[in-house]
Amino acid sequence: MEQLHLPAAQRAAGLVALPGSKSISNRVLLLAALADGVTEIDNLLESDDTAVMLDALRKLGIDWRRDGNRHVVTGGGGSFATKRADLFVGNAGTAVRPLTAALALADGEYRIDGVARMHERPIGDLVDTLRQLGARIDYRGNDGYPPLTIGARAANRPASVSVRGDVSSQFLTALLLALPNALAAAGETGLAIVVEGELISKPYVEITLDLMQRFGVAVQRDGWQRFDVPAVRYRSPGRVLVEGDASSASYFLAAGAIGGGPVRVSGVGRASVQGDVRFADALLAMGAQCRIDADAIEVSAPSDGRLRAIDLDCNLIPDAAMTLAVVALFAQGRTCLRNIGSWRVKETDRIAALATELRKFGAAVEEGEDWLAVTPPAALTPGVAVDTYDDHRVAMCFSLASLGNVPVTINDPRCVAKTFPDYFDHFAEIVR
Ligand SMILES: O=C(O)C1=C[C@@H](OP(=O)(O)O)[C@@H](O)[C@H](O)C1
Ligand SMILES: C=C(OP(=O)(O)O)C(=O)O
Repeated sequence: MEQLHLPAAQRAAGLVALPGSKSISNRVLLLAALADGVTEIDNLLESDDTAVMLDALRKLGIDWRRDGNRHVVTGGGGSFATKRADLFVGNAGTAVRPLTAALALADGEYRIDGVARMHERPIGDLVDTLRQLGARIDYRGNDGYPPLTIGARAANRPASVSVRGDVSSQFLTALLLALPNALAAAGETGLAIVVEGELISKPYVEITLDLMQRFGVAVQRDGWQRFDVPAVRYRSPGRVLVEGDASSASYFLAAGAIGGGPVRVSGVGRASVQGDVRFADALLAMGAQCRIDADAIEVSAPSDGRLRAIDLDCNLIPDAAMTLAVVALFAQGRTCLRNIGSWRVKETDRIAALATELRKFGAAVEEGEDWLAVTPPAALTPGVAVDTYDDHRVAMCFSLASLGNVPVTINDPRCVAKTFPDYFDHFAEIVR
């Protein structure tokens, strides 16, 4: 097993230019593939999750090429040239769910699979909705989970469909992304999507709607309950600049709050479409000093040097909230992160993983079905080897523990390649 030994550190300060947002990158790639016209994409994230999307699109007959730092995608004009393909999407939720919807509403024969953990990440609610639309989808392993076989869609024209929103927002996102073109291609009229249950991770649906709009499709909606999707073909906006990744920003901003700062990240700011920029509000509530500029965020430690524990509903920031669990090691009192049930079905069971690893540092940890509470020890245990469960965020957030002036070992550090392959290089540049 590969290990990365992080030296004990006490200070963090510096500037980090963020890589592109994963959520925006994979949405823009699919939209560009579905659209009429050529899309030039700047600052696309280069990581495992985007590599599997690019690879899938190429297998589906979409022409794309790199031109320096730019990716140029020639849209398929609403259909995929390749009618039979076997796709492998690693552990990328932003690839498996939207691609399943797009392919299930197309007219070919496809197979889609991923890594072993993907076989435990739910997709049944999305498949149920696609079946309401006439999709032919079979489970090749366990019901409700990838791998899937997808056949050509049978004619079926309901005026509305329902989808569950309380397991993953990616099911709604997948339908929203795939439907406009599919409805237009089949000569159908618009369709209403009704959300059943309380929609989680809402800001990610905002990202979806914002990007659809940029590709010429406006969805009317009634709160978070009903979305009216028109039958319209996507049009390329020509050029798209991908914002920096707000979830990736969280590790550096937290380092600024723990290690003095200032730490400044560039590429996201006030105008960001990503919900995870609200991570800065959580640090503010813990006493940190934050400045949000148009295209950058800067964080320093509290003026008295003491971070305070918080009790926070984290449903709107599910990814960045993991970082708070490690910041809690440096805050006075008991930090409670609530409404995070979706953590259990992500890259790993993140509530269980964080509880286990935080305890190695001496923290008192309580966990419930959808919450986690952390009370720090008087002093962090030195020399902990953190297991990472093939979860990029577990690896990244525990790097922060080294700022407690303790050496930390990260087991299997390369799992960060899912969204941030050179994360540890950037981290080393800002800590000392
Ligand atoms: O749509 C997206 O880009 C994402 C939605 C969220 O998932 P859930 O909706 O499953 O919480 C988030 O955790 C994931 O990293 C990216
Ligand atoms: C949950 C995550 O990823 P995915 O897009 O695979 O759901 C994540 O990046 O934290």
